[in-house]
Amino acid sequence: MSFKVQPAPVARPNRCQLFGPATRPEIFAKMAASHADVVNIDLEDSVAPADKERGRANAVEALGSVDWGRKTVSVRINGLDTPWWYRDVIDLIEKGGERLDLIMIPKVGCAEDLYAVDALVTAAEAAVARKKKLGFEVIIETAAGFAHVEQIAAATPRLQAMALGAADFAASMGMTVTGIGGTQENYYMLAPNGEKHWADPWHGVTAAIVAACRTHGVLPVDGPFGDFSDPEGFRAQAYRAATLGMVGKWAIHPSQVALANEIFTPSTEQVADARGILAAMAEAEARGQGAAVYKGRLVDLASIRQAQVIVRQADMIRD
Ligand SMILES: CC(=O)SCCNC(=O)CCNC(=O)[C@H](O)C(C)(C)COP(=O)(O)OP(=O)(O)OC[C@H]1O[C@@H](n2cnc3c(N)ncnc32)[C@H](O)[C@@H]1OP(=O)(O)O
Ligand SMILES: O=CC(=O)O
Ligand SMILES: [Mg+2]
Repeated sequence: MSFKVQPAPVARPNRCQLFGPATRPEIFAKMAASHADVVNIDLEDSVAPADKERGRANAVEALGSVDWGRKTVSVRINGLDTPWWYRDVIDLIEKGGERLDLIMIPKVGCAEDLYAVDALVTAAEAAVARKKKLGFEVIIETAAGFAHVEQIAAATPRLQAMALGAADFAASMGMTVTGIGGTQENYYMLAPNGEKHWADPWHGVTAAIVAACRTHGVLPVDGPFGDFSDPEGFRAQAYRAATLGMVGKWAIHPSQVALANEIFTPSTEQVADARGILAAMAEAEARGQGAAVYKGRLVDLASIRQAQVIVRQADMIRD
């Protein structure tokens, strides 16, 4: 390990984030009743420009009137290149009360973007003597966000989570795809026997987000999978993200919530295996050994750290 210790991210479940447009207040209670760990009321891209003020007023109203239970409640504000974002922040803090946990900042391109939002949030919180400090989540969904991902992850202690926004990311990068996440028709390797092997066009940015997040104690999250009529496609994308170290995924339709929860909750077998590794290593340590055999394979001190990832996730969800 480096002399600089990897900080732990905030300890709360973030397996599924359910989104809903702020212009559909009839779904807020359904979002609150869902099994998502986090709910995101959206003021940004699912709200048409002419409806921004109505959406903002709905979000403010819902923060006070809906029983959100123990969920983490987040509102996605508009981007910093729009005329709406500052009023989003001000109204959420001045009129939204204390229930709001996070604001999500889309299309972040550099650390200074977060510096600017932090300054406004800090002043607004002080003005209303807000008791709870707002947390931030960001979306990496532009070429600049990808290029500056590490400085963004380090930008402010308010930052709790960072998600990949596949739709805007594809547009910003000039990718010739229209699907939101998942396998893309023309992204494959051709095997010598002529078979197509599908590859993952989101792999590079996903790994970059995970590395930046893990370096700076931020939760890495996979963003939307647009085709909600394709649960197997969602599942495959979510498994890839989980395998690379992400802790959860967005749901843009209620049917995706159970899928995300299933994939980002360690299975009974995984947890039993992880506990078995820890027990085998404890026995090895008692014998004065740093390596042991568990179910026919080598386990050593690194295996303890791997097993602890799974056990910690399971414990956090159970609590
Ligand atoms: C690329 C990005 O930026 S993604 C993030 C921004 N996008 C969003 O927030 C979009 C979120 N999703 C939605 O707006 C909607 O789910 C849509 C438009 C995709 C589909 O909406 P609908 O046509 O109403 O879906 P559908 O008819 O299948 O809904 C089934 C039920 O789920 C409810 N429902 C639909 N969406 C949601 C939701 N996001 N949260 C909770 N409940 C919902 C419906 O009200 C309906 O309830 P009912 O059975 O009591 O009548
Ligand atoms: O905001 C999300 C995206 O995919 O774009
Ligand atoms: Mg986007």
